[in-house]
Amino acid sequence: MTSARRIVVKVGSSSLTTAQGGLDPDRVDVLVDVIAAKRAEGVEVVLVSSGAIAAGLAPLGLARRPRDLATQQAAASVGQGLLVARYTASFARYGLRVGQVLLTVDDVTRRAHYRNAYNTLDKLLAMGAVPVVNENDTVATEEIRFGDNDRLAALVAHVVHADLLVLLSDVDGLYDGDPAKPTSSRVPFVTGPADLEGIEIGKAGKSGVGTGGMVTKVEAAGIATSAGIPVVLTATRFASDALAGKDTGTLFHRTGVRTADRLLWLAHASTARGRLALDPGAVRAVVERRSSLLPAGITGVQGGFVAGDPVDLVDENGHIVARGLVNFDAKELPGLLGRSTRELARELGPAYEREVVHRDDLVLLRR
Ligand SMILES: Nc1ncnc2c1ncn2[C@@H]1O[C@H](COP(=O)(O)OP(=O)(O)O)[C@@H](O)[C@H]1O
Ligand SMILES: N[C@@H](CCC(=O)OP(=O)(O)O)C(=O)O
Repeated sequence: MTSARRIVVKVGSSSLTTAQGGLDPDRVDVLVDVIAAKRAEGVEVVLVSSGAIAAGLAPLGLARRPRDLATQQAAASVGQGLLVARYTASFARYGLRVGQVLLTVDDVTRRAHYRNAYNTLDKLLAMGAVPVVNENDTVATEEIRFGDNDRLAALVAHVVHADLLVLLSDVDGLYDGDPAKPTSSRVPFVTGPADLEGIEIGKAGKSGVGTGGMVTKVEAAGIATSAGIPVVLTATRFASDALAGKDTGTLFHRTGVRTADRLLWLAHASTARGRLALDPGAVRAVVERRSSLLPAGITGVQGGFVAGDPVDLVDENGHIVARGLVNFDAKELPGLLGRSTRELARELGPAYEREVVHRDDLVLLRR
């Protein structure tokens, strides 16, 4: 914890707002104090901050978080400006600049965007600024939203090669039951999925401004730790103690090593735009031999995807075995199925010799 040189800190809406709703400038300042102290030690910090929707409620005369997407987006649009203005003023107390970075799912699912996000964040850090990341709520539609910043933060931690992810919330860690009950106690560390067995992982609490609750935090911890990044989950008021290595919150130990950049997002962040049904030979080729998927082994196509989109590969029972980036539009594929690439190249031209999904663009899914 104390040796981390580049960290991603994610803060939830519930830690930034007042009981009446609306941004709480004092709570923002307390968080900024902690981050500025880290920066003074030479640690690079990327802040993933929720709170745009919550911050936009009161200015738009809304009493509570709206259910429909358009009103949420309107609130986020008003609130994001206020949120970043608040961070800008607060970091300025320490002479630090803030850089707003709004990301959509595509920014960590498309290869060129992923690199672009890395370059921007890395440059901001190199120039001494504090990147403040949020989901680009105003342009994201239902099907291309992350919806929760916990998973976004885990992916950002991977994008920037962070060596620690800190998830700050209104609760001081993962509890083995409802944290509001006196019988529940804090889980100090999680070394792997087995430690989560029997734990009641619930939705967001009564504050009403958070979204994912503990479910998305544990998911985010799974994404980061499987990619070699340890995670601390604690209350915002204990952020300073946690970063000083004190026993507060829940520490999720790393369970894996860093994977190839592009594959992590493919497994965790992408929404499949369609399905390709594979015959048993193609399943074996893809799963056991890690081969590319060729038209000959595909028996069916579903969805309206275009070349470059993520698609699920399913076996003859409809179970998803892998996810990959497809090289053809959905409407091109039916005419190619079951045929060899050589035959297709002879008949239709060399462009049709390509794999339907290249092995480098495939990730196996265990479900
Ligand atoms: N097992 C659990 N341990 C801790 N908190 C839990 C658990 N199950 C559900 N929760 C709830 O999750 C809430 C945190 O999620 P959320 O409100 O989405 O936070 P944030 O806005 O900080 O992202 C806690 O306030 C708590 O009520
Ligand atoms: N992007 C949304 C936040 C979504 C979200 O994950 O919220 P939270 O559960 O409070 O971290 C916003 O800024 O309001």
